Amino acid sequence: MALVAVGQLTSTASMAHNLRQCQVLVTKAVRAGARVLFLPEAADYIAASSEETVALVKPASESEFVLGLREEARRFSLAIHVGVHEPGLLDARKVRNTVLWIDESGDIAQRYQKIHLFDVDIKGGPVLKESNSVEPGSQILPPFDTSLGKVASAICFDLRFPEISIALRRQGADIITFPSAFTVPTGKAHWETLLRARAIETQSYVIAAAQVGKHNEKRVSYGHSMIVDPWGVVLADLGDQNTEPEIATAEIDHELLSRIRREVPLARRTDIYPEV
Ligand SMILES: O=C(O)CNC(=O)[C@H](CS)NC(=O)CCC(=O)C(=O)O
Repeated sequence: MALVAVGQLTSTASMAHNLRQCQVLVTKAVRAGARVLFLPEAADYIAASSEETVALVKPASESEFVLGLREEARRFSLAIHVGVHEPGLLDARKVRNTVLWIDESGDIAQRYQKIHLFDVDIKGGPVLKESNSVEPGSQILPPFDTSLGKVASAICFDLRFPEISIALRRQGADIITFPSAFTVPTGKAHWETLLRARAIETQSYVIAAAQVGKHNEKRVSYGHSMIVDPWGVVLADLGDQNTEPEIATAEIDHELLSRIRREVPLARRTDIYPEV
């Protein structure tokens, strides 16, 4: 068994402020005895416009936010999974929406770049065009070995595309993570259902750290950071509290993973539909 923590915060456009909030989450995770801390999408900053998103970006090697978290990871031998922005690779006027696995030595060991971008225009709800400022990723990151087992990363809106989760499971994932910043209306309608569906259909743990509360005059996030077990049981839910950065923890149980996969084998009929 291994204890993991999800951390919930309200990132603003100030990287220094957001780093301090994440340092509080690190302290709480270490006190709780967690082996890994999962932080939300865009933990480094949430800006009020596409222009500001692009203006604030720094390479990980120069980002006070990333360097600060790497230092925390090393100091406490705590692995940290965190969503950040990085400069575009193909288009310098855009950023990448990435998640980093910072290992117990403080090194960036894995990186995934969000492949599905959130371009929506919901009547009476949010209008967001992520592709204005973000360059989409073009590959799935194969699940990687950690002290928790095989971890797989996807980001926020990727949650709505079951193919990526099914592919990650086929590639060996035990835990699928969705660092997120869900909007309030879509969160209310879909968040828990989607997370539980991904956990049930992949028979894997789903860990989803989420942004919460008001980031600026235009953006509010739903919160409800969750840990779901491979049977679909919600082990932790941080709700919409945002008075201070908060964590929730749960145990990763490999016996439960093997038992569920053994008891209910999901043998796919790839002779009838394509394998993903
Ligand atoms: O803007 C940033 O800097 C960080 N990125 C985000 O917050 C992204 C793009 S706007 N949010 C989502 O994908 C929400 C998805 C969602 O709410 C849903 O699928 O319903």
